[in-house]
Amino acid sequence: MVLQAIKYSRGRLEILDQLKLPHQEEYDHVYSSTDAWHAIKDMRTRGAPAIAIVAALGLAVELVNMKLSPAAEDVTVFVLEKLDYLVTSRPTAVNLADAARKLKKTTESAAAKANADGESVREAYVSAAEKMLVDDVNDNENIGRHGAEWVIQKTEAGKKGPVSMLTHCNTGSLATAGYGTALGVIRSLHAKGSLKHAFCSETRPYNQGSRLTAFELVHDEIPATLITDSMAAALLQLKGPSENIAAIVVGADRVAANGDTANKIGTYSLAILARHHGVKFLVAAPRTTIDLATKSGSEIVIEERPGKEVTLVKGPRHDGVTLDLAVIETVSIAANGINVWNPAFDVTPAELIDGIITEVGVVEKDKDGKFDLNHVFKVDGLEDKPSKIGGI
Ligand SMILES: CSC[C@@H](O)[C@@H](O)C(=O)COP(=O)(O)O
Repeated sequence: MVLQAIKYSRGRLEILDQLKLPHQEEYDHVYSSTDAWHAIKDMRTRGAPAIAIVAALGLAVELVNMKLSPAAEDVTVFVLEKLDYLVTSRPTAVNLADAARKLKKTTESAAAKANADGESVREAYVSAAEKMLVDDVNDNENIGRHGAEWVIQKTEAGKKGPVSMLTHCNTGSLATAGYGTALGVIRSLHAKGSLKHAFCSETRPYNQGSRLTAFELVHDEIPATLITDSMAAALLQLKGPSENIAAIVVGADRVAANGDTANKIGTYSLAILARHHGVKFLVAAPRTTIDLATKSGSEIVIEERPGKEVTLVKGPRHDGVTLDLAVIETVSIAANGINVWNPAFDVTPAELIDGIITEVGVVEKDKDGKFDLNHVFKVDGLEDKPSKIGGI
């Protein structure tokens, strides 16, 4: 059975509450842009592509179910205001701002047509939002395919035989419309029979690795092992050769024009470890995550989240033997009164990244050691021959 974080049909949107995973699979209805804003802010839905899609569809559902003004201008003003509001939910992932910008353009173009009315503007918006859901799954499958081929063909481990991979945070079906980005690469390697083992890091403080990625790996019956974040160096040192670890593959919340990449806190440390141990470090992201307007990582706004996400842990009671799903407890794991710094993301310098896997190919550095990400926006229709893109 395919894991579905987002269930949508016109006028109806449900999201899997990711705060309750892995132990409870409960869907929440999203009736409006306000519901979508809260689901994103509270991280019941999370992951850069999923955030953008839930925001876009939350507003679509609201538009479909509301009493609509017959005037195109009223509907346009409403849509533009709601999109501005949705973008304020979380700042680092660019996919949300990118989706809002594209949806605004669609809405304004529909309103500018002769004979436009409220209904035609609404239809243009809703169709464009629905297309984002479909496109994301296709893009992820292509990312998986390109990434798996690159790992098999371009890494020493890949040339030897089935590879092991380490991933961080959750970039799978739960973080996207389906299949996933970095986890999609692992899925694709597994589907080809080229995956020896997947390792996933816990991803403190919110445990997207141990709760969500581990859940997806178990669900898909992919051979996998969980480590805490602090074990990554030892993993590469002690098991790198015997497990044939080819690469660390991560997702992205925003890739700047020079390739600097904002992703879940802890990503930067993994990139440093990969370089030290001669393991490739790959970023897997759709083009909607590439932000050419942001020149380098220093311009990226890093979201800071409440300290209680570090000091408190929530989950069902476990007495050491049995899990009791009826009792959800919050446990304090830090000294009362301690100050906490909780940046949700960090920025990995492009220098430490070996390849950026997109739906149109894997971007490698040119002979000057720089990524030229402009090319990925010029290859539509040339999916299988990304000539200016390194890789496959
Ligand atoms: C395909 S998801 C890519 C990124 O969004 C992911 O790696 C990540 O950092 C998610 O952070 P989160 O805070 O859980 O939204």
